[in-house]
Amino acid sequence: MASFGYALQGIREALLSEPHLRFHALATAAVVALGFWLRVPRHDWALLALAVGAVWTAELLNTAVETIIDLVSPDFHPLAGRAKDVAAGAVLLMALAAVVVGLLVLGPPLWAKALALSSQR
Ligand SMILES: Nc1ncnc2c1ncn2[C@@H]1O[C@H](COP(=O)(O)OP(=O)(O)OP(=O)(O)O)[C@@H](O)[C@H]1O
Repeated sequence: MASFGYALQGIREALLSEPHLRFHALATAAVVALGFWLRVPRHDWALLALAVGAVWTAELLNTAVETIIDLVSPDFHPLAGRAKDVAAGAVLLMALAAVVVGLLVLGPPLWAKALALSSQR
């Protein structure tokens, strides 16, 4: 039970220190709101949950990698830079994949909703 508290504390500290994570929080809220508004089916919720969770996981691991590197290599070192760049690359790849999932899942119903709203006018 204590380890659950430490995990929440880690997420809280990462949220306070990383502007990227605050952006992910906003994006997550937007995806959830859109999902409810568009009434996406259950299996689409599963895809969205996996995509959102994977981005958060990649960003938190990236934050952990950066923190460890700042601890063990506060001075400039090419290997430290490479490790940070590789970890950032993992976040970038996962974020791009999540955008693709979001477009595939939310795009068609959003388009249908926009057409329906415009035909009502
Ligand atoms: N100790 C270091 N040695 C060599 N290069 C480093 C070192 N620290 C950072 N860098 C280089 O600077 C870049 C930015 O590092 P920084 O620690 O600011 O991370 P960041 O990408 O700005 O993280 P975030 O914006 O998520 O806080 C790294 O990707 C790396 O290329």
